[in-house]
Amino acid sequence: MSAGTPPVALTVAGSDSGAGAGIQADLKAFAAQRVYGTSAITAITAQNTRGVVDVHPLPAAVVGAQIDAVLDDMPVAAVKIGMLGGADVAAEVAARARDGLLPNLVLDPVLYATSGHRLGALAVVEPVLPYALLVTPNRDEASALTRTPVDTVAEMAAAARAIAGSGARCVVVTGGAEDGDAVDVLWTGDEIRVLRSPWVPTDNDHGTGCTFSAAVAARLAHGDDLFTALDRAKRYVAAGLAGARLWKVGGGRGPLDHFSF
Ligand SMILES: Nc1ncnc2c1ncn2[C@@H]1O[C@H](COP(=O)(O)OP(=O)(O)OP(=O)(O)O)[C@@H](O)[C@H]1O
Ligand SMILES: Cc1ncc(COP(=O)(O)O)c(N)n1
Repeated sequence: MSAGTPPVALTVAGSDSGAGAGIQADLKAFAAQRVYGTSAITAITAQNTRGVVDVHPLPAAVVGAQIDAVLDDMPVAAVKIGMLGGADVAAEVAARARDGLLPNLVLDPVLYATSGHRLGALAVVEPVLPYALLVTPNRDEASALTRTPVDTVAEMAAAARAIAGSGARCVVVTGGAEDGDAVDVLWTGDEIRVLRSPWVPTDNDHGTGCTFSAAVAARLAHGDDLFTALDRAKRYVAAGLAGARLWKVGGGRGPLDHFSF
């Protein structure tokens, strides 16, 4: 690679027409981290800040072809997986992960949009878990994956550990709130670590999970160790939330500012 060429990351995720979440959020997060972002789109969603109107999954072979076109030509250093769509798409992705083609794999096990619309299913996400370096469920997704309630920090820790039992190396359960802090709980494979940052009071939080997992993948592409990548991604999301606190993009839960440093 010649001097100045940024590292390359790949996102495998759904398109959000409102551009707060999904592929659009991931590419903005990659760009903000000075990573060259590539994408394989799994589904087209019609959505805005108020919710999801329609979902059109793409054929698994088309998703596979996008991934292969990128991998055949570019030195992908990290991969983020978001909304997968159907089980056939998950199988395409899992096959490439099994062949060692998807390095530094960060899996955001998307099941529902914030608005409540179903975007995924356990049967779709679970086959990919064993190949992930890091899984980033929010509390609801962690609850679905473990079939137990996940509300408190202690429950987040237990869930992170339990999800690692299904094969992922590390798990961070996001979305806790305690003592004025936004709290995430990481299982490193050896121990629990609690990550904290000041809670940003805002209604503009559409796409925080997508942005967080994409930023972690971007930092891994730069060569950060996992803990440093998580710490930087968390601070990046917090800055984006603070930067867009007063934005009025649409009538619902607006996006964060991906370029607020
Ligand atoms: N209001 C907030 N202030 C500070 N940090 C926040 C806030 N909301 C979320 N975060 C952080 O954003 C990151 C993503 O977590 P979150 O649980 O919100 O993801 P998510 O629910 O999957 O998001 P989404 O489904 O909206 O994309 C975590 O590091 C979390 O602590
Ligand atoms: C294409 C796509 N992927 C993921 C999400 C989850 O993000 P959120 O929970 O913020 O709605 C989404 N809404 N759309």
